[in-house]
Amino acid sequence: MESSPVCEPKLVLVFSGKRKSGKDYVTDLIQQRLSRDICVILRLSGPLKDQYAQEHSLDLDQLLGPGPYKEHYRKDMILWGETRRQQDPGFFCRLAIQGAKQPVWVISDARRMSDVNWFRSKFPRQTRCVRVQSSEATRAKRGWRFTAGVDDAESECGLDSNIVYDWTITNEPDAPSLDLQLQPILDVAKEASLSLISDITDC
Ligand SMILES: Nc1ncnc2c1ncn2[C@@H]1O[C@H](COP(=O)(O)OP(=O)(O)OP(=O)(O)O)[C@@H](O)[C@H]1O
Ligand SMILES: C[C@@](O)(CCOP(=O)(O)O)CC(=O)O
Repeated sequence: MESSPVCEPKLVLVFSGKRKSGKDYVTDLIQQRLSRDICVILRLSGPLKDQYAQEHSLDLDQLLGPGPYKEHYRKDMILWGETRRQQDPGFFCRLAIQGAKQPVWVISDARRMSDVNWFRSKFPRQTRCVRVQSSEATRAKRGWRFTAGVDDAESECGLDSNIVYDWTITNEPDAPSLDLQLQPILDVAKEASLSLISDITDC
């Protein structure tokens, strides 16, 4: 399958981070600061969960939410998704970007080098990588418990090393405020979304 997006983005922010590091929280904040007209959040796990829920008659809303429901199915969802990715590493990336029209794309949940490589190869000039980092103690307060087969597997560790991040956000109560840490990213996003001179295809 090879489908191209309707519009080329001006900036693609690819976020990764461990479970309960706050990827959704941080990327939601970015969207709030930029507005929904400028920034869209795209989840690679969105089409995965959608298809998995249908095949297993599960509650999609709960799989998409932050609660314990999805944790019950996580290990099996990972294996299910990996089978698809082995056949086609860009499978969920392509589905996730379908119909995205905003100039700034925030990919909230990259987990594997193949995800990063896919965006880097499709959008080499626009792609930037961002890591969200939290201590295990903070993640535990948000509901994280170590799970063998999940926290020691590629889904959680695939982007721990061998990647240079453009920005790292420390999502801890005693860290500088998220607004302060996100300012350089927001500045780049605002500049990219406003840029009139562009050598890429506009909508
Ligand atoms: N800075 C913060 N202040 C307050 N609550 C936070 C903060 N960061 C994260 N949380 C809360 O912690 C929980 C986990 O955060 P979130 O869902 O964003 O993590 P995640 O990295 O997307 O996790 P997962 O990979 O499991 O989806 C959520 O309930 C979220 O509201
Ligand atoms: C199955 C999986 O997509 C679940 C992701 O869920 P979440 O981003 O933690 O809400 C993880 C994976 O693809 O390895």
